[in-house]
Amino acid sequence: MATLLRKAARVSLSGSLLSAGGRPGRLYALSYFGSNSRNSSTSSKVKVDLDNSSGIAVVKFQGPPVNSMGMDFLTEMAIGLDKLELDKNCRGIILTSAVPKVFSAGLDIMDMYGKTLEHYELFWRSVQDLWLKLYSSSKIMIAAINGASPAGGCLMALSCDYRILADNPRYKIGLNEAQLGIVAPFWFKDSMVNTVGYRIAEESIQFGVMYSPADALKIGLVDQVVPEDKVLSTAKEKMEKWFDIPDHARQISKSMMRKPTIDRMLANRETDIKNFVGFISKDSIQKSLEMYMAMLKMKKG
Ligand SMILES: CCCCCCCCCCCCC/C=C/C(=O)SCCNC(=O)CCNC(=O)[C@H](O)C(C)(C)COP(=O)(O)OP(=O)(O)OC[C@H]1O[C@@H](n2cnc3c(N)ncnc32)[C@H](O)[C@@H]1OP(=O)(O)O
Repeated sequence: MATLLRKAARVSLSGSLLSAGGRPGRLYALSYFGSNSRNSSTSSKVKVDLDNSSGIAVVKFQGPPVNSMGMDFLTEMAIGLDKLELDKNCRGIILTSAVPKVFSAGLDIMDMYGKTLEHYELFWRSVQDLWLKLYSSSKIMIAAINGASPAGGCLMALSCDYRILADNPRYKIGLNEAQLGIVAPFWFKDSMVNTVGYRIAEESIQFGVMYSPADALKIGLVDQVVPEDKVLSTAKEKMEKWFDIPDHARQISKSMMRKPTIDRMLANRETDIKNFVGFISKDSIQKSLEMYMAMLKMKKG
């Protein structure tokens, strides 16, 4: 019976929760990998490795020095996720990093500094787009966080269904935007609230707190802290447990939980872009970003 259910589940719902939630899903004309037992695709910033026999895809960020989310990263991630979303052999996705000590440094500050208004608009739409794909994915998403994970890096982890963080006190995680003099947008905030609850999110976002693994576990920002060399294997073991649940039941449940947050973003998407462009192009905000970048460089020297 369990096997039958699993088989039925494999061929059931396809497409992201955006379509499961009653909105027309987008169709992408993408060629697909083939029918080998392992399918890999590597672009410059992201490597996707789907093991057809296990149904697990590992998406590795490989944009040194810090996996910052610039236009290339955003585009490559979006294409990789679209392909996986359409692939019935893929049941779960693990996000992790190939860059030592950093999961992702978040949005590329250079895409928010000294650029045109058109660039800011395109950039922000791409950031929204990636979040929508991650947050609304019908697949099981697990973050295997093997390094520092500030701001947009934390957002990618928050968009997953389960988070495993390496036990290294240097690997801090959190929405630190306020410390840069910028503001976590409402959908970053919603993702945090949905994970840790209102009171903790309220304090966390205002102070821009970066949490150590022990503290992140305590507040529920991550679900497990494991030795660094066990992060990926633990994510794979955990995925097998999620696979015990029939896909259709899990997907509908996920959609039910996430739809209000996704709908809020879709309803406010254009206003959010306007707010971002207006905010980021202010002289005072540009100055804050300039000082922050200088501070990062000074820290090195
Ligand atoms: C009506 C309502 C109005 C409201 C409107 C709201 C609108 C919205 C406002 C804007 C919202 C923006 C949301 C932003 C989200 C973000 O993600 S911002 C990015 C935040 N990220 C960070 O703060 C991380 C900064 N980096 C670090 O802390 C460290 O680099 C690290 C990740 C911990 C790694 O440390 P280490 O290994 O020591 O590397 P470094 O030496 O520090 O860095 C190496 C080089 O990389 C550069 N770099 C680092 N981070 C970034 C980055 N995010 N973008 C671009 N570049 C980055 C760093 O400067 C070094 O460069 P070089 O010196 O040239 O080598």
